[in-house]
Amino acid sequence: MLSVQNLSKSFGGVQATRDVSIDFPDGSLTAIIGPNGAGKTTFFNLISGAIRPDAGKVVFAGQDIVGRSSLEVVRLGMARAFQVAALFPSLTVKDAVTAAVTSHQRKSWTLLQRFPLEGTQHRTDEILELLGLSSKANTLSRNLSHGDQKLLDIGLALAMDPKVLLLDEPTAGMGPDERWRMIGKVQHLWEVKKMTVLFIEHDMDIVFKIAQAIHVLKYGAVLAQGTADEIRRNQDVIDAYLGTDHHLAHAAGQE
Ligand SMILES: Nc1ncnc2c1ncn2[C@@H]1O[C@H](COP(=O)(O)OP(=O)(O)OP(=O)(O)O)[C@@H](O)[C@H]1O
Repeated sequence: MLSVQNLSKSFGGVQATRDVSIDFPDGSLTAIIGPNGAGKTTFFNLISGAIRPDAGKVVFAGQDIVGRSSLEVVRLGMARAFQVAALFPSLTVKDAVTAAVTSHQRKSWTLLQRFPLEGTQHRTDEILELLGLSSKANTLSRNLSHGDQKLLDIGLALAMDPKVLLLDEPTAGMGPDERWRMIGKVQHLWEVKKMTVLFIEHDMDIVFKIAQAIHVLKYGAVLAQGTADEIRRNQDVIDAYLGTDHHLAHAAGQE
């Protein structure tokens, strides 16, 4: 279980995270939502070791990981999908994932490119299959669609063999069809890999449709937490979203 306890972080006068405590049970699929500037990305930065909290604990794999480097956190089993596929434009999808698998296994990428190990290939193929990228294995990263680049970003995180996966707005910048395709893939890999997935998402239709638990942040603090049904009827949440463009009222009428 990943457990965040009394986490706080300020940047100068801005308190981005205020005394946040949340438990993420093993194998859960959880959405972190909240208006712009609510502190969602800061929350991910804190739990993944990218920045250090002013106070509080992040208990993962039975230990408080505050103060551990991002790399150590990854080694413990928490990975985050970054927008990195674009950094390897001339690698094919398969080579990019192979490189990530290899680096996680601390083997030499250059050597393996010539003499790939069976285990590495198998793992790479499994990741591509899981994300529906097998048919694009030999496509150069730079020629992928925006959605497929984001899938490759997730693939590079999966190469770290995580128990917990953090996705910061996996559907950002996508049209409606592509969004549902992406979120279908996220749900599929969560079901197949049985890992703990935390995702930040602005699209309430998506959140209400797939998240088992939803935590709403506002001004850095937890405003509400619960199931889709509980959150869509929560007056504090409705108030927090009034006047924003997130169409909570519209999404609340769905399903
Ligand atoms: N490195 C930083 N230095 C100063 N202020 C920061 C820093 N990072 C975040 N903040 C501030 O902390 C607050 C929370 O920001 P954060 O990016 O975590 O919110 P968010 O919920 O992810 O927003 P969005 O939905 O717009 O992505 C904001 O007021 C932001 O300006």
